[in-house]
This record gives sequence, structure tokens and C-alpha cells, in this order.
Amino acid sequence: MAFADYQNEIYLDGLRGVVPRFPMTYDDLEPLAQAAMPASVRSYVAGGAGDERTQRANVSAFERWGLVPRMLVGATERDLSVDLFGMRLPSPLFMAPVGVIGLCAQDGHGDLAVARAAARTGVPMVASTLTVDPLEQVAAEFGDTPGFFQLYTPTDRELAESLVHRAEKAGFKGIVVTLDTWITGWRPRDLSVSNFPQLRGNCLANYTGDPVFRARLGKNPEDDPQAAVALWAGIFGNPLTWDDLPWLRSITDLPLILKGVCHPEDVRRAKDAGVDGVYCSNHGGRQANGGLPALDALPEVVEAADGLPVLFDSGVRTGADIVKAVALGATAVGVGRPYAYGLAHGGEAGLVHILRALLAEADLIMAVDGYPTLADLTPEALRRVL
Ligand SMILES: Cc1cc2nc3c(=O)[nH]c(=O)nc-3n(C[C@H](O)[C@H](O)[C@H](O)COP(=O)(O)O)c2cc1C
Ligand SMILES: O=C(O)C(=O)c1ccccc1
Repeated sequence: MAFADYQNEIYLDGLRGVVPRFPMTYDDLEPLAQAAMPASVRSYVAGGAGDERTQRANVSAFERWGLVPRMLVGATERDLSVDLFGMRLPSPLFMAPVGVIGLCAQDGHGDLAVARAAARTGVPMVASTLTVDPLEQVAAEFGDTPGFFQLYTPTDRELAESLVHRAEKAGFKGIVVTLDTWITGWRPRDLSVSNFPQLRGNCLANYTGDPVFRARLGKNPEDDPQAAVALWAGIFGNPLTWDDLPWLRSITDLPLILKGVCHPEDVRRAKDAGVDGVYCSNHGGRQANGGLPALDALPEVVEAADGLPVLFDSGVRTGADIVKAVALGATAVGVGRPYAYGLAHGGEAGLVHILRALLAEADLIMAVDGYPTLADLTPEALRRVL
């Protein structure tokens, strides 16, 4: 089935008097989703670092590129599939790791809903270390869609290894190590309400259920949740350096991807260290304000990667954005807030809708503009608008 068929489905429903339940644009979705979230979750999800200029710039960076249509191509059938670490995926789209996504669902089990949406759509989930439900239960919902585990590397190496080996055993197909969040950025929205969800004991199941974590705690986390949070806060952030990479590489044979890499020299060093992919992202503008939009870092990252897969996120809001990121060389393109909002507003069905809408739009743009495959989408397809 082509992704564009979603459009036909919606118009055919209309002939039966059925109007879509979910919004068709991010701008329409955002306020509805925010209204559906408790205030503490809303500020955490919506907010970013500083005055959020980088967060906004991530989005507006896409407006400075325009696709040039090609005619008489006959792009009646499109192929959006990609090869990623030897796996064939139906499209380049994936769901970026969002800690606290669990709390975005009305029933408080959003991680499981995301995993089920991944199974239904073929859009992979990168599951955060910070989930309401443990990684084993999340992975059990993936169906045939590959899933990736995002590691926040704790300072305790034995705990890090335990998390990675549990992820392997649970069937995850790759480990994404996030490098830009060993310390939390300055986030005025969360600071103004003095609320950081994890410090209130949320989304720590991967830790509290871990044998190494429990041994370190020396008692049942259930008996002393405050002690568990204190231990978590003490070991959460590991300021990794290049010297740690051989160890990280040695603890898994799964594809290893480094997230937060935006400088070409860092890409080259990552390659030398034997990683399988780099992930160009500025964490959706949540960590450091004043930064370059992630999209503007992408071309240099792709050049330095020199054939190594490049995952990308930060600011993707539309199908057009997916197409542009691919044209600039991304192998796979992630969304964060769009799917969190789809889930918050419409549950699993709302999330599936958002993914299908993004893919339908991307597919239809490739049809109209005459780029039938992702290989046709090169920087040549784009012009700078300003
Ligand atoms: C609420 C929230 C929580 C996040 N938690 C994580 C996380 O646990 N691990 C991680 O690597 N990135 C995390 N991110 C960053 C996303 O993976 C991604 O880089 C970012 O959301 C992309 O930008 P976008 O929201 O503009 O699409 C989080 C983002 C949001 C919005
Ligand atoms: O909020 C985030 O973006 C995030 O990934 C995170 C997770 C734990 C601590 C600090 C930030």
C-alpha cells in the first residue's frame, strides 16, 4: 500500500459523512495536544533551552530550502524504503527517543502505545532510557518493526552494560547513545514551575527494575522511592569523552549510533572509533540555546560521514521537511514533539494518524515534484530560498 493512499481513505470517508477526528497540520495539533496534557508534562514537552530561539530556528531552517519540481517523470509509484544497518525499512521516518512519552498518554503508558504504533505503521521507535514501562515490555509490542534503544550512559559502567545487554536480549536492533544530555540544559519553562518529572520519580522503570541498580541501592526501590530517585540523580549523567568510546563499542555487537553529533570533525572521530552511524540533532533545541539549527549542520555531517548512515532530527514538522532532510543527505529522519503531541491528543490512533499523515504528504510531494525514489532526492533537488 502506498503512503499516499491515506489521502484517498480520508476523502472516501468524507463521502460517507465521516470527517477526520484528528488535525491535519502540526499547527492545529499543538494547542489541542497541549490542552490535553497536565501542566507539568506540557512545560517539559513543549519547552526548550533558554528563550527557545534554537528550538524555533530548527523549524524555520526548513523554510530556507525549496524543492524544485521536475516534470514528465511519471512518478506514479514511489519507493520511500531505506536500508538501515542491513534492515529494510518502509520509509526513512522514525520516532526519536522521547523520555516521558509514557506520561503523554492519558493512561500513563505511552511507551507501549508508541511501540504498538511502530508495529502498525512500520515506523521504528527509538525507545528512551526514561520509560514508564521497562524496555522488555516496550520491545514486546514492536511486532515486525525494528526498535532501537537509546542509552543515557550512567556513570556506573556495570549499570550501563546491564541496560545494553537487556536491550539486546529484548530484541532491540541498535543502540543510540545520546551525548548531549549528560547535564540538563537551562530550561526556563520547567524552572519557572520548578518541575522536572524524573526528579519526582517518573519514568525510571529501566533503572528501578535493573539488577545492578537494585544491588547498588541495597534495598527495594519500592520500599524507598526517594532513595531510588537520589541514586538515579547521582548516576544518570556521564560526561563521556572520546576515551570512553572503545568501551562503549566493546559492550555490544548491535549497531552503535551516536546522537547529538553536529560537527564534521566529531563525525570523523566517531567513524574512527568504529560506530555504525551518527545522529545529527540538537535535541530539538532543549539542551543548548544559541545553536545552529540542526538542519544547517546536516550537509557537513553527511559529507564527513562519507557513506556512514546519518540519522537526523530537530524541527521536522511536515512531510516536506522529511523530503528536504533526505535531499540534504539524511538516511533516516526523526520526529519528536509531533508524535508526542499526536499521542497526547489522540492516543495510539492519533499517533498513527500523525505518522501516516507525515508519510502521505512526503509521498505526494515526491509524486508531484517528480522524485520517485529517495535516491532521486539529492541536494540538486533543493534551492536556497533566502
Ligand atoms: C519531551 C522530550 C523528551 C526527550 N527525551 C529524550 C530522551 O530521553 N533521549 C534523547 O536522546 N532525546 C530526547 N529528546 C530529544 C528527541 O529525541 C529529539 O532529538 C527532538 O525531540 C527532536 O526535535 P523535535 O521535537 O523538534 O522533533 C526528547 C525530546 C522531547 C521533546
Ligand atoms: O528532556 C530531555 O530532553 C531529556 O532527554 C532529558 C532526560 C533526562 C534528564 C535530562 C534531560
